[in-house]
Amino acid sequence: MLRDRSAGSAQVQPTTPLPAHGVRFTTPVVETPGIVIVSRWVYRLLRLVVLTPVRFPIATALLSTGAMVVSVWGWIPLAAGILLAGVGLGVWWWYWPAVFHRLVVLRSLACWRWLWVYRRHWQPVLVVAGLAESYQERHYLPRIKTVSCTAWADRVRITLVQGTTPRDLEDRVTELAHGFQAPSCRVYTRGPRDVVLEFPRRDLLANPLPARPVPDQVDMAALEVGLCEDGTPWDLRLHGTHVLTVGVTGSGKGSVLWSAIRAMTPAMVAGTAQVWAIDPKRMELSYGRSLFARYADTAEAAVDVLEAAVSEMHARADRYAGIRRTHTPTVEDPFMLVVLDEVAFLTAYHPEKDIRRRAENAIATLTSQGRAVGVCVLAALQDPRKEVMNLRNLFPDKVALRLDEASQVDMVLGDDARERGANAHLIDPNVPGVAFVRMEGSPLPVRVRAAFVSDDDIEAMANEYGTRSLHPVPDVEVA
Ligand SMILES: Nc1ncnc2c1ncn2[C@@H]1O[C@H](COP(=O)(O)OP(=O)(O)OP(=O)(O)O)[C@@H](O)[C@H]1O
Repeated sequence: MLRDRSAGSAQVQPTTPLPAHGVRFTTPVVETPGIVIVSRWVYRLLRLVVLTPVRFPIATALLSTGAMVVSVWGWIPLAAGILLAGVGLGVWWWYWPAVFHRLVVLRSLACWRWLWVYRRHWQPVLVVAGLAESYQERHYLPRIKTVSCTAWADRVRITLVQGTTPRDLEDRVTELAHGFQAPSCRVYTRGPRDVVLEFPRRDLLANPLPARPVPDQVDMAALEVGLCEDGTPWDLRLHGTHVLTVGVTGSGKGSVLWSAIRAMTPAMVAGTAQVWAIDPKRMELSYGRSLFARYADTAEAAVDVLEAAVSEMHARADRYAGIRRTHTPTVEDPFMLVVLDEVAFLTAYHPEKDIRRRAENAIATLTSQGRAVGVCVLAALQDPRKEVMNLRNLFPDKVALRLDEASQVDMVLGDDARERGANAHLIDPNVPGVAFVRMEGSPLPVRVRAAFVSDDDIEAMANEYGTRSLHPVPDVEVA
């Protein structure tokens, strides 16, 4: 055996085929002839010369006229022409500033932003963000069609690469926003492969917003409570829905509650709306106590108020049954807003099981049946986990202020909210009142900031509109 020359070697049958190496076909490397490279450069140059006047007709006309004036008459007429044009623009700006801003300032800015920001950084940002598509060893990027500017944002209209969707961009809005140094990025779909990326140039929500003026007319489906990141008012719907406001301590939940109450004060004075307030902390709502039709600051009283709201809701449902299907606020049947600060105190933290059970039952009944009869629950909560608040899915609308953890974002705003840019866990603690919401009809979360209703504002409201004196009602009617 030891003399066997093959001892110790692998016992391989002579007929066993060797482990097969798959046959790999690779693209042969062919050296590009110099003439092809030169022709390509010449073609690009010609294309630039032909297309520049078409793409930038005004700039081309001005430059060629200037060059012609210099070559025929010299520099002095050119300087005189520039001075004259400057005076003309100044007069235009003085007399028609809005038109001048739109046609001259914003268009010039758009040209500059196209050249300096988007064209220059487009390829690196999109490649690093993972938005470059590869096919047969070539990279394909969405193509910029136009860049335009509004007073607050850049709108970059692009053509998508075939086979990609706007959703691919929506999943990368954070990377795009940081890549182009914008506070955020929103994606709008105009048509097949036709998409607009909107980058705010500055953060309109960086400074605190003073309390919104009390409106003359109240629309319960669109109460102005703050500002959206695009500069439009943030209108909060209360009639026909329920709203859950979630945020860590100090995130500004009070400003959402108070802005909503402030926006509906004329209706409260007219008697077509009532606020029933539950304030376990006795700090948030107690200041404006005289504005509320009902007020409770202890657990027992809070549960009584909630059960009274349930009774009122059932009474209305009995009266409406078979007669009408929707609620219109009237003095007889006012819109009822049940404001619940720190709802977890009643549903999770209270030591008495009976209180927790009764509170949960009442809130579940109100949120599941109250919409059609004009009852809305506006609740505030610090911790959105199921153990603390297992009723959160009964609130159709949610506001995510600053949150503790990334995982809480999807708990509040629904699956994929964080992927679509709702980084509520990254909101700066120095900007209380900033939140993410999902607006009706759009899956994209929008960044908003609630107006800050100060103690002085609340005191002034209470003095001017205190409804308890106008429409006195007993503190609590137990069901
Ligand atoms: N919309 C806002 N704009 C500017 N500052 C705000 C805004 N909202 C709140 N603040 C500031 O942040 C502080 C904390 O706000 P607030 O009490 O509303 O937070 P909260 O989320 O209700 O906290 P807690 O749960 O502890 O009551 C306020 O005293 C105020 O100074």
